Amino acid sequence: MSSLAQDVLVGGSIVTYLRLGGRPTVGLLVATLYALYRIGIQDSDDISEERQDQNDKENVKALKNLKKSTGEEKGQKLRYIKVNNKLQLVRGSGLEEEANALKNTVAVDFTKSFSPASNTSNIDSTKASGKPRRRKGPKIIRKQELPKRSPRLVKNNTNLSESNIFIFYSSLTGSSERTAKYLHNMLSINKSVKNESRLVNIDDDIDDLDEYFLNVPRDIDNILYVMVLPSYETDSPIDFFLQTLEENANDFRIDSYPLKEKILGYSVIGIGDREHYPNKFCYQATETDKYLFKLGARRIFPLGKFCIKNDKDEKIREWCDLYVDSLTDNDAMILDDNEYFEEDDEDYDINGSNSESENSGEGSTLVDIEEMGNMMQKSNNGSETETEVREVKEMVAKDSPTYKSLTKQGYTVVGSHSGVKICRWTKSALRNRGSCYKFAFYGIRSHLCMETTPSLSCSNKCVFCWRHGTNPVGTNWRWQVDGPEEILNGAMEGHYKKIKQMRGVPGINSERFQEAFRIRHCALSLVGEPIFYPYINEFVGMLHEKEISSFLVCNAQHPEQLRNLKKVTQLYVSIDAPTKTDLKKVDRPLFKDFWERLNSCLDILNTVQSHQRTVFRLTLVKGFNMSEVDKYADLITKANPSLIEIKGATFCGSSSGNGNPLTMQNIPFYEECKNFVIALNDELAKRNATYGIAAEHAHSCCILVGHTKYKIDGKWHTHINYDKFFELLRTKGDDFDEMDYVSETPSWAYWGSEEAGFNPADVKYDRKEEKLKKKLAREKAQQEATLKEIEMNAVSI
Ligand SMILES: Cc1cc2nc3c(=O)[nH]c(=O)nc-3n(C[C@H](O)[C@H](O)[C@H](O)COP(=O)(O)O)c2cc1C
Ligand code: SF4
Repeated sequence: MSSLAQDVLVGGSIVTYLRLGGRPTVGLLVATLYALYRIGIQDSDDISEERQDQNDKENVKALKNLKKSTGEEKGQKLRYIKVNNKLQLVRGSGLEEEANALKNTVAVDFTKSFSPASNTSNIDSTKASGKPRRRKGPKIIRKQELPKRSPRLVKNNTNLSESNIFIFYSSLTGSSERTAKYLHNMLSINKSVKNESRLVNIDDDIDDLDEYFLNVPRDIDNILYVMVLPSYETDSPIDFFLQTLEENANDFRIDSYPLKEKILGYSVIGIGDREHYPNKFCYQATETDKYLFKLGARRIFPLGKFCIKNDKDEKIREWCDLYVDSLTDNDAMILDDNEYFEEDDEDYDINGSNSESENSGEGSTLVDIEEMGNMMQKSNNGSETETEVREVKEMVAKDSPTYKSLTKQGYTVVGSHSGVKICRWTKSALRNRGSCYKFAFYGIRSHLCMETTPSLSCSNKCVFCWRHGTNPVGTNWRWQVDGPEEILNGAMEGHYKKIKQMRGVPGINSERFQEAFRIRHCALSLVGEPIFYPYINEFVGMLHEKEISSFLVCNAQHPEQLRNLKKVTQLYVSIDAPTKTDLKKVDRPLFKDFWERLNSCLDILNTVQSHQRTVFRLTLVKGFNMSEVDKYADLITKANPSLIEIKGATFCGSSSGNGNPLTMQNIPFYEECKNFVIALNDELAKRNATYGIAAEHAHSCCILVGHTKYKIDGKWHTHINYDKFFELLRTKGDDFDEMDYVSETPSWAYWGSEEAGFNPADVKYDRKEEKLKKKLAREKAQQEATLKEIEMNAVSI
């Protein structure tokens, strides 16, 4: 704008303002500016370099304003670059952004938007058969919607077994084709699968990929996709396929999630070669999985990646079998949303709406009423009539608030007094993100571990208990008793159901997912007091019959039951405080003679149960039980346990409602736990008790002290040889010793090791960092969407 025009505009504005007021002035200004702008466009060919520079300055000003209005001052860089002698708004500063800007220029210019993108030139867009693919038609442009995905647990409304399955494959040397055909065959012979699946060769049978991966075949309902894809680091037809998915996923003109609700779900099988391409193993299948998710489709089964060299066909078959199996199972499942899973990892509710139908306990067998204590009075004629049986209450009745509270917290209540819940480490291990400290200390693989209890009731109300005071309490068994078989079957069913629900969660390792359907360990520790259950020995016996190891935790309040306990793989006793006064404060026991009971239990460990592999568990709570280390040492020498686990308490929230008095101030730092352990070790040494600090799992704030008999030839042997344990049970009954089934501790678990107990084979996952990354990505996406909308609006003006 010339200085004369500026003067006229300023003068005119002042006069208008004085005579007519603010609004007409603004109107005049806008109209004048617009007129000048139009003139500028018409004359643009004649604009001199000087005037162009002047325009650029104006644009830079506008850019600054835009930055402010979009709140991007501190975020990405916004700038203009020249494209065809016109300024374009771009983000970023590098060449890549510049290239993208050029692409974006095409994108907003609809007349050119259907020319092939420049970077596709090296991609072969002909089909493998040599026929050209149909060129892409105009894409449907809708108003950009910002992602509003609320993660939730969904119950399939449609029976997946009635779906229409498309098995897409691409294959150069035949292995993926064979796999696709195998799956096709498996689906055909399964009577529960109603419709014949369709085999589609992506390279030969599809003219326009958008017909399937942007739109979907019309007149076909309930579609499921299975992709069977090899990976080639060299050029291959899969490049074009991936290119299409990528473009569709990133093309802002396309509806945000074009496949959402158009198909029921998808799954991907990758075939590759891990040996020769370790860093690119099945990378194209992984990309496909990612893009289908970005396109809004729901992953209904974990990505399977199979090595053509090392994985036997058996693994592929297992995947296919489980897949087919999952089609006939309509359990609620978790929608694949990372945010949800990671934020609420600790205590999210995977039980959700279907908990009502789970483990209804119908058909519960009342196996014995003798154990039910004084509540059960036999009738005069000595027979057990139905009326009497009904008089005995259920510990957790289905219509009780306790039941609702427990199921809401993610427990499956089994029968009337047992529970199962998938622990966060099991979920973590299924995603390759590390196992719990028991993997480092004893070799328990978390994805093979079931956490359960046959008694939800407990005789303590410990301050650090994460059940939030929701479970029943009592000093004697006064409820109905469910049979051990029923409990075990119910618990396993509940556990597997929850594993299945994980199938849509991103990052699930398919191999581990498959393995998880064979429980190998049982942690009897969930809530309540397992040893309280009258048939605990029978229950443990059944676990062992199935070659499931048993880790039983008890609270040292039931000496009789402890005395009568038969062989378990590892027997824990929780020692929550070293003195009577502190124990009362920490455990809030119901028994009046709680201290005597604890001491009896210690004696039993050192006598009757000395053949067991015994563990003291200390949970450290600052301000409650971290002083008087010497007193702990006294208790340890009394019981002579094999191992001592010392763990910092975890904060599980406090609320006045549940009477939990802990705050974050009570949670010790790892350094404080370490100092405690060093002091304890010194105290033990003073008493000539032969212990040493064996292992640590810094991530869980947990340290293991071991009896030096576990240090064989200078090496710790705190791991368990599980096969040997079961073999001994078979051959010797209960007649063997704790040292008969030890195994060497890996060096990465050693106290003071660099890995500090983190298995190097797992992927370290920094939840906070990941969350931050995701937040930034989300903000970036939102900013981009806003900017695109601004740009589009500007073009349409
Ligand atoms: C040239 C070439 C490149 C390959 N690149 C990869 C690769 O990057 N990642 C991978 O996991 N496998 C790679 N493979 C292995 C193939 O994916 C594997 O052989 C697969 O079974 C081929 O599937 P198909 O028989 O269905 O074509 C490559 C194989 C060849 C011959
Ligand atoms: S041992 Fe406990 S924490 Fe570890 S996986 Fe099993 S249930 Fe989870």
